[in-house]
Amino acid sequence: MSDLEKKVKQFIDRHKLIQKGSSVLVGVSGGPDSLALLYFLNKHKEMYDITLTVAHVDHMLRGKQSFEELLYVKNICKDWDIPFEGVQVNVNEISKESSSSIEVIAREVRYDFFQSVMKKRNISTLALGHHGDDQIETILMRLTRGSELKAAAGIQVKRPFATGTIIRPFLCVTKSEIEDYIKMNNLIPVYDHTNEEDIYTRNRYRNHILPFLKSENKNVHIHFQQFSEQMLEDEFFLMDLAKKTYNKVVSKEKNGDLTLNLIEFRKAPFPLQRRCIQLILNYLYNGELPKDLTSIHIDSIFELIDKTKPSGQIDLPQNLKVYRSYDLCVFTFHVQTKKPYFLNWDKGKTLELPNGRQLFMKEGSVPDDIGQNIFILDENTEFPLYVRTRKNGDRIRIKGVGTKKIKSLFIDLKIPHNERDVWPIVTDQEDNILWVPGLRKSIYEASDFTTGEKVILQYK
Ligand SMILES: Nc1ncnc2c1ncn2[C@@H]1O[C@H](COP(=O)(O)OP(=O)(O)OP(=O)(O)O)[C@@H](O)[C@H]1O
Repeated sequence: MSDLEKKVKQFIDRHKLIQKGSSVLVGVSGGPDSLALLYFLNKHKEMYDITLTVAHVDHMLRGKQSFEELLYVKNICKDWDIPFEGVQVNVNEISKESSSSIEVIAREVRYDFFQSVMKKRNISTLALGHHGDDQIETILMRLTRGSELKAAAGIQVKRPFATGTIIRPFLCVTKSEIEDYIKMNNLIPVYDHTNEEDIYTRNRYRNHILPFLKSENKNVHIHFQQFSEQMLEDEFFLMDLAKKTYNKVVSKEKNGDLTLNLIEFRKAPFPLQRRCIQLILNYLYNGELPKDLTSIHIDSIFELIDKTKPSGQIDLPQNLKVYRSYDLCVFTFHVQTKKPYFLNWDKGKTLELPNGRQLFMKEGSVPDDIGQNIFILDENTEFPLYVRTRKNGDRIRIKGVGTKKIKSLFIDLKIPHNERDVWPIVTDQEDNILWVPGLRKSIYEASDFTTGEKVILQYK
């Protein structure tokens, strides 16, 4: 075995990358890295007891040349007796209808194709040719651009993909070790010369930063790889804990809003709080954080939570709003209706309220358990009743208390500011407040529940 092969074998064993008896799909562009990887796996297929298939995607970006590459890879597979799956996809065309970059689309197209081949041929493992220099470039690029910790920790050696796993056995070796291996084995890869041009960000790191790092320490890739593996281990561990915290402190409302219980949230250590906010945002943005969401936004969420003032509001990209009110924080895409309303509530009618709740009215016997969500009407009450939003100076007469300002009621019960303007208030025809559904009842509720049928109001 050559030096490279010994290193790669050790790496595969240490990370348990290959299961004996499995089938492996190798993504082969035709370039040196993936060709070397294919050569290595093919040479050792008996040792690993694996069967190989190759997948190649022609992105149709370099005219005839890229199709020739497809044929070239196909031919190698024929010579080496490996099943080949290839596809041509016009990435340029797709990019015209999309806002994503060509690189992003090419990547999506590739992974979709890999997935479809794995499904068709019942293959569980996808092997890709990323190497140690790719790892250094990736980490530095992501740190420089700014990204969440998991991404900044680099390329994963092994990660779930579709119904199987992606493995990257060459992360332990450098580009130049691969080049030596290619020469030693008389392999002839195709070279994509755009890989050398400074127009691509990655190439600038490759051409300018990597030579410097390697001149400082020729084994720099080993240290970046160790750093990546340890960071990812820590990150997965902390994320697991953060998910438990999330389940305790975040509740999902019917309309999709998320409410954060700040009392519980503050009990968690800060690294978990930070990840919990990340989980909230990932959920609300459907796993794709907007490009204009910055660390300044995250800081402002924490400011809102920490602030000594009990309430406030901030705006995040794509109209996501965060409202803080006392010990609750609501993350919502919904525009809060602040318009006052005044509704007639006739006998037997159900009212749909602007806050997404309902008011029901029915006749019957009084239920055993009546809390603040049920109000029993006095027999003398005339219909219709009225349901409206609060007005300045509103007061409710409460048994044993006297009158209380609705404003103080909201404050005492810590009702979030954004909910106060749409909270229903039920009055009689003289505008006496009978009931603030869900919160308090007035002295105007029937005092005797024992005789006959009653009109029962219910807030749901
Ligand atoms: N067009 C493609 N078809 C199939 N697999 C691909 C293709 N492009 C990339 N891959 C796979 O993804 C890996 C990483 O791709 P990336 O673009 O980062 O590297 P690359 O410079 O294309 O590598 P290589 O030297 O193998 O060409 C490759 O090593 C290969 O396994």
